[in-house]
Amino acid sequence: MSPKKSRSKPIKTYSLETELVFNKSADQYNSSVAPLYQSATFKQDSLSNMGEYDYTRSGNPTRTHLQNHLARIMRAKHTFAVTSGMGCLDVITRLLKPGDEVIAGDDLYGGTNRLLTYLHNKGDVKAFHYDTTNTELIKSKITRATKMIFLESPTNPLIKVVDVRSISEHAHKVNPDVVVVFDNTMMSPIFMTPLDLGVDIQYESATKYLNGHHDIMAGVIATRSDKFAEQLYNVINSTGCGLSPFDSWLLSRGLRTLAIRVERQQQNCINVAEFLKNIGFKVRYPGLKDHPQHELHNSMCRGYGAVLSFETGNIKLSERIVESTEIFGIAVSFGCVNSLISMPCKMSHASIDAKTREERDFPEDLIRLCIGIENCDDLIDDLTKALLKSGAVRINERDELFNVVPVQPKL
Ligand SMILES: Cc1ncc(COP(=O)(O)O)c(C=O)c1O
Ligand SMILES: N[C@@H](CCSC[C@H](N)C(=O)O)C(=O)O
Repeated sequence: MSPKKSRSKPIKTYSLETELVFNKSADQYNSSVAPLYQSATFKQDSLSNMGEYDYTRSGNPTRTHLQNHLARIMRAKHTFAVTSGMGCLDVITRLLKPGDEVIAGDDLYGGTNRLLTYLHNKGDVKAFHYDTTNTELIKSKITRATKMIFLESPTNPLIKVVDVRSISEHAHKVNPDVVVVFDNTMMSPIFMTPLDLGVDIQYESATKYLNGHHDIMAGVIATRSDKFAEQLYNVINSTGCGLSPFDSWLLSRGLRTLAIRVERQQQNCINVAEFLKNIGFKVRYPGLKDHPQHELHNSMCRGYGAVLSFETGNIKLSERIVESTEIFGIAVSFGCVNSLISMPCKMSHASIDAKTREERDFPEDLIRLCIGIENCDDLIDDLTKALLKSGAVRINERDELFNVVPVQPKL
């Protein structure tokens, strides 16, 4: 007996921490962990009595089990697990018709920007990018011709916060058919429930926090709309981008520790943010009270996540810092249990050309830190050594660290 394909009546919900680990499975042997159905096909009883599953591209019990679990965690009616975060965006943009107008943030993740630019340049859609922190500007640009709006908050890596509630409400007033799409990769369901803020379709790169161990690529799409769910499922089944059984099983495993991981990552990140701020760096992190949208962020989220960025004022200096850490690995991505350091302009956001980056006030010397669950003193020690070795900070006569060139980046 496989996990049920869909639930006909609502089940009792618990707090998120409990939902993550308490997951009833309908396995015939009462296995504690839902089984892995590593099978491409499913035999039918007869031609007149077809089973729930026929072919894994169309559906698989392990994927269904994961999706049912995710729906409860994301407070969604329908969720779909696909092969990557970018796979989610590909599926969602296929709901658009030729020539449709879309509005997007000017600080969306580099890969998101790349796909929207590709569709725009091919003439499939007309994509307009604006600073989504300017709520009034965004509102003034939404018209009845706007078919989709792409938002991300806090943005990766400039940590700009978007007023999701206000933009969604206004957009639906101007055009009841507009689809507001939100990328929740940075917050995860632990810190944000975008569907409660008026968003129509939410997606996340599950490669990041949801899985948390950097051993799979995955993406999750969530919605409360039956109409969108039907369309999304049709695209996923038609294109074959549903998550494989084994990756679904691994994602289910990672998901159980989501709360405990991100809470520890966040606490470490707060400590690191304060450490960098105290030695004179201007740090971009929504948990710092001097973040210009700290209050707006608090009004939408239950936490701050574990990604911060800061500038040094000098590209070469930033390069030396990045190359001097030991515990912080030089790698793209975030949300993993181990800490990473990167320069977005050379790595995760290199697909945005230099001219566009400059137009969008994207500092070339920006360093991004993605904090893991290690001992925080070790992390701060590693950073201290890297900052000293690179010449970014010195020690004064009172034995305190100080930033040699304090910078005041534009936020
Ligand atoms: C905010 C954000 N959204 C989406 C993606 C895409 O996810 P994936 O790498 O799983 O395709 C990424 C990173 O890759 C990201 O940082
Ligand atoms: N070479 C990749 C870069 C992936 S960036 C991954 C992640 N979203 C991050 O922000 O670090 C590409 O071209 O997509």
